[in-house]
Amino acid sequence: MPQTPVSSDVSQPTEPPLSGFVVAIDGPSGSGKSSVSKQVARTLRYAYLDTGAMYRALTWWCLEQHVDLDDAAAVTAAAGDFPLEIGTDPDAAHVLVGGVDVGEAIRETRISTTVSKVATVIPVRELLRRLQRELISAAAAEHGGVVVEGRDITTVVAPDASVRILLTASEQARLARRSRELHGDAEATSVSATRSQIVDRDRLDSTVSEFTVAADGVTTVDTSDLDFDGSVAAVLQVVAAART
Ligand SMILES: Nc1ncnc2c1ncn2[C@@H]1O[C@H](COP(=O)(O)OP(=O)(O)O)[C@@H](O)[C@H]1O
Ligand SMILES: Nc1ccn([C@H]2C[C@H](O)[C@@H](COP(=O)(O)OP(=O)(O)O)O2)c(=O)n1
Repeated sequence: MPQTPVSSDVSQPTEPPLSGFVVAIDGPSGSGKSSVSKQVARTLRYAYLDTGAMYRALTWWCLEQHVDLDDAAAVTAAAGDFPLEIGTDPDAAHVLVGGVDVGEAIRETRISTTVSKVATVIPVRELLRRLQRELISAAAAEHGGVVVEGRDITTVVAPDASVRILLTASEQARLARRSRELHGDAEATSVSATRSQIVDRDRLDSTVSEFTVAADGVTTVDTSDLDFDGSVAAVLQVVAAART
């Protein structure tokens, strides 16, 4: 896995352009980014990259290494020595850290409630941005295209993507979806318990990324009143329009 040193030198020569067809999708928690992006990738036979999983895996690695998540320098050092291996097959996504399969562990509440501490460390974001661009280019070259989702893909990681989409949904819809996902039938009574995993985390994350308002050239797809299939169709429509 490529490791890149952290640098604050913004006057470096420009990096290579992305290769292949890249669909960049950003949005807040519960908007449907992961599930919709994965299905869009399957439909188009493209690769799929979940950048949120990378931040989650780094958080797992920090906890594993007993790194104090409030110590930005220590978190940055851990990011510079991050043995990540992430797959880009939408049907067989795998996330390994130091050879350990962390696919399930990174979805645990202890990660969901602490990942923003890692994701708001600016040098960490620069490290992961570079790694993500390498992964995007490699996956797009191999599969002809890639769908990549996160919070800063349309604006920072891949502003040169072929298609850029902001996937949104009302706070109420996002809370209900995540609550249903986490608590099944107890959905109606668990919305308040889910709120901190959604609203509070988005508030913290939005201090380093803009994912509530579409940047210039980014198409907004509001899924508040769409079901899952309708959301996938809406995204595919934007992609099709960009290819004609
Ligand atoms: N348009 C939709 N309508 C209803 N449920 C949806 C829709 N899009 C996604 N979901 C469901 O909502 C939950 C959260 O979606 P997810 O893709 O994890 O969102 P995100 O990656 O943006 O946090 C999942 O259980 C997913 O199946
Ligand atoms: N490109 C990205 C992707 C995710 N993040 C952060 C924001 C989130 O708190 C975590 C986890 O992202 P993830 O997409 O898995 O979050 P959700 O549970 O789908 O809301 O990582 C980020 O800062 N930049």
